[in-house]
Amino acid sequence: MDANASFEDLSDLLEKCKMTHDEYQESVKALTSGMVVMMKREPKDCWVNGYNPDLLRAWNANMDIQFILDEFSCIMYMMSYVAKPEHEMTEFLNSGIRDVKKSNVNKQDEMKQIMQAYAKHREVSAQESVARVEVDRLECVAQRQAIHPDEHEEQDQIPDYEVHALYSGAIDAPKLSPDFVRSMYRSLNETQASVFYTVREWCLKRVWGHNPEPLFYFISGGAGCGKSHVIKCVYQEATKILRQLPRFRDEADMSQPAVLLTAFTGTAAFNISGKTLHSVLKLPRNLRPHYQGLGNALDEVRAALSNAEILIIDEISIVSKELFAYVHWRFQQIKGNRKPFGGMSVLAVGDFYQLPPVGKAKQLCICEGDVLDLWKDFQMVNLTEIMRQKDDRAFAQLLNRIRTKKKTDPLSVDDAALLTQAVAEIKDCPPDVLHIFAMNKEVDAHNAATVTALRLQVVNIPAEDYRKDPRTGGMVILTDLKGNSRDLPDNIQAAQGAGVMVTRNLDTEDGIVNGTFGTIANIVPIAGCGLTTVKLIGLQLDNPMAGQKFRRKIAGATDDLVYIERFEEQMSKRVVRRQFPMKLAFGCTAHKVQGMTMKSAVVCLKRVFESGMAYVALSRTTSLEGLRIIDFEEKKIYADPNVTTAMENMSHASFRSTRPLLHFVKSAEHAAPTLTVVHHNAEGLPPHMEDLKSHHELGLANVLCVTETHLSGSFVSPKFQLEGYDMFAHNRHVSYTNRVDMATKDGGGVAVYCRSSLQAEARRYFHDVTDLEFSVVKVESPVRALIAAVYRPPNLGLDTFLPNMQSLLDSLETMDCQPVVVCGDFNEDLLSKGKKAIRELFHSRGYSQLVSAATTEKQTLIDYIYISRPELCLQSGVLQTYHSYHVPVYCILTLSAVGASASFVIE
Ligand SMILES: Nc1ncnc2c1ncn2[C@@H]1O[C@H](COP(=O)(O)OP(=O)(O)OP(=O)(O)O)[C@@H](O)[C@H]1O
Repeated sequence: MDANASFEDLSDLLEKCKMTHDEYQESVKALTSGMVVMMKREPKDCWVNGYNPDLLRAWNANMDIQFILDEFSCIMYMMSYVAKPEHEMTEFLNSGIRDVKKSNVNKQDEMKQIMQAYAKHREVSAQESVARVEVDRLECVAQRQAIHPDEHEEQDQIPDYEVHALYSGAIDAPKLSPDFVRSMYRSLNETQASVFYTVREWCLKRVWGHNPEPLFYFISGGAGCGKSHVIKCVYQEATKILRQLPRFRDEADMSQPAVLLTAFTGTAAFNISGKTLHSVLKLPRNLRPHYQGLGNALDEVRAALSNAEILIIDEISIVSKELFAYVHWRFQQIKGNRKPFGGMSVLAVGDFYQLPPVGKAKQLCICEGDVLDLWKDFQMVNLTEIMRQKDDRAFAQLLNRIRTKKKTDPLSVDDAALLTQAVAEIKDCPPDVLHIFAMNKEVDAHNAATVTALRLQVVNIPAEDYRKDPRTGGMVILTDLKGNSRDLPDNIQAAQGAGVMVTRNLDTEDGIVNGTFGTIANIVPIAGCGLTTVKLIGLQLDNPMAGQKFRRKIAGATDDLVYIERFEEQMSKRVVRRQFPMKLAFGCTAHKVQGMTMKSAVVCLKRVFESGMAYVALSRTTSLEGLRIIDFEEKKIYADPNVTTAMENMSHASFRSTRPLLHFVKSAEHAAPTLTVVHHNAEGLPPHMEDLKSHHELGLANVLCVTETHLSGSFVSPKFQLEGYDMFAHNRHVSYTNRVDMATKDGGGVAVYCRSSLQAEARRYFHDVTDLEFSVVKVESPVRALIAAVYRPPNLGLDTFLPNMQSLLDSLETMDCQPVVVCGDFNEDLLSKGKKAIRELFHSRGYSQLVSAATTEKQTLIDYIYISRPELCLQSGVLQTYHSYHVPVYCILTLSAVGASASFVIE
């Protein structure tokens, strides 16, 4: 074709540009390297400075240019300029547009220019293209072989790397409603709450400038013990508190995270609304023995993470030692600090009895002499209460036993009998229930068999491979390229109604990750070409919360499917593959279900080949009823004995200081009778009654004094009663006789909850005591004490308060009951300087104050316990809560004087 030919009109031009199939085959690959397409109607489908894959496919089908123009009637320009590098091409295009605008030439002229350029290109490139493409293909095949010499056949592509996500400094906290967060906090069991409060207290200390040592906790426990649940809570609360650090206030950039919530795999990261470790820390895909620094990216990552204080890593059992060391070095580099993990606190969360890292790497917990052992600084917290199977206790307990079962140990008769109830034949298992296997081969066979059995209409979708031409910067189509198991597949199968799994992390935050399950509900072919080439696959995801950003209305207004496009991935330095990141998933491997909770599953134990695998697979369903086991063999259920030894040698965290009452009750060090008195300014019972009820330590109080009840009227609704307690409430409006201004204000009020099992009575009438918010209870047994709860509002002057308080003490002291304990919120900060009139009053009458730590988030000490006989106090201090500005204060009284009093007297 003559590039300088003059064309009479467009149809003549098109006629001359028509190609035969053979002609096309020779030239199209070269053409693709430089075609620039702009479309009027669907600019998003157009790859300026690249190539348009839809158009190429149409060409592939031996369509002529006339057809393409008809099909894409929106085309304004189609230019090819193959022999030019990219920047020249851009310039060519821009100048073309400028010229067109300037000269106001009509569309036919534009098309003429385009076709002339194309004709010129064809002449130049036609002779070269065939030979070059074949050389490219062979080169790529060779490169692929060199990159992955030995693939581990049986394991899935773990780890998952979110290498495609653009790095954004903002690693925002998931936005959960306050009510939802509160309900999560309330649900925490005792050990979960101990972790929660310990981290919370640490954060407060950081905010108060106490510089506490970093925390290193390993939060362990069997499958479904709520490890992920607790870290979600920790993340929310710690983020909230640490954002009060002065540097957050000063820099006012709330998008910078104080807490990094991460996991190794995309699925685990989405499960906790976190990010993958690799994406947060920009870790390299292949960890080489020597640490590779961040290079040019250091400033960017440092800026994003400079305010991070706590790192949380979920599913730690699949983190290798090498990766853990990399994380440590990365933080040292980012923080410019030689301390472990650059001075960060680390919460490593997971269960080493579940699946280990891929390949031959040893578990992190297992000590090896020559490897950097960062693990030794960690203290273990063991969650033991199974939450996933909480409604099927027998199954939960069985799972706990098989978690640590040795290979040589037989199952107990009862356990074997229980598991046998779930044993089934594969033919009896419903095909729509997820089948879990050990090996990919089994998964593939099961998928194929199910497709056949369900008579699904399968569409084969081949991958599209391209190579970047180093000379022109353009793209060249490659054919017959065989990927290996790490690549997107050479070919995938899709069918309406087929169960599938996403195989790449497309958007971790949105839950479209490697391991997201769904069912194909729509297969969208390439628009209008009549070809079988697929443009989009619409999925109904198992998790309805996932994929919000991927939803489109392709099949009409009611369409709510998640549409997945082809994913582009680098196969080697210059070769790119485009394929749907998806595979059939009527079945999957055990690796893929770690961390998941499901109602039903079919587990095949036939080819289980490593420790923990059977346990992971068997522990997914919420009940035994939902589980079917095929090829049951009890010797396939076994734990790694090295893990057992490592666990036994690990030091355990103590929550003695954060959870003193729980510790006291559990340690049972004190055999004699005791009386536990707690005071708590609840900042209102109506909003916080549920928080009080779910608090494990408040529930240990024999006498619970609450100030600021915010109750009104004379009648107390049953919803403010606590089970097992008698309530003696004294609301604000009945407390003031001479101060109408105070009596009519909202808020205030006092209540004492007294365990019904105590021998105790309320004392209601005190003649000379007016204008004071208080309530008194006299306990006779098991430990005698007279207990008064008092609230002094901040706006009640000392001139009113002191004489009335004095009158109350006079009355209490005449009642012949020792010790007298007066607790409450007095709004006089004992940690600040200056005269303390209330303390002087109590001291003048021989009372001691037992609380030494700050009792509010602003680090003031305004909640006290005064006691007339401090030697009868065994222990005292503060407790932790999340729902009030005030922490509760407590004391444990005993019958006879404690030798060296544990009480603390603030002078
Ligand atoms: N305190 C709790 N109250 C109510 N539900 C809970 C609680 N803790 C966990 N759960 C629920 O129990 C199930 C299992 O919890 P989670 O996923 O946190 O366990 P896990 O220990 O991380 O499990 P795995 O080891 O399998 O990853 C989830 O559905 C979770 O919401």
